[in-house]
Amino acid sequence: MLFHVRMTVKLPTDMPAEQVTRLKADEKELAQRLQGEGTWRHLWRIAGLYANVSVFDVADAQALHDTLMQLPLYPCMEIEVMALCRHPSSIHDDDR
Ligand SMILES: O=C(O)CC1=CCC(=O)O1
Repeated sequence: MLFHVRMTVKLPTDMPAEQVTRLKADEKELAQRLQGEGTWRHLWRIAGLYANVSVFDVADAQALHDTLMQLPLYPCMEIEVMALCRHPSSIHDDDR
């Protein structure tokens, strides 16, 4: 099941620089592992914002929730989710 997820990162301004660096490195490591596994299908920066648009491929809403809750930056994110389903005019067989 595919989900469109928009994540906006809002780091506290008083967070120590070393903690920010660590969180971003941990986030990158997990994001790249999930991309390699096919769970995090797309990851795009929204130009001009500390935010991304992503597509996740997971079993169901519970699996998406569990995945998002694992993200190191989760406590510093605003997250919006849209469930996706196949468009009848899509030519992509993996759009499901
Ligand atoms: O920078 C972001 O948009 C937050 C993020 C998601 C995956 C990652 O590595 O950073």
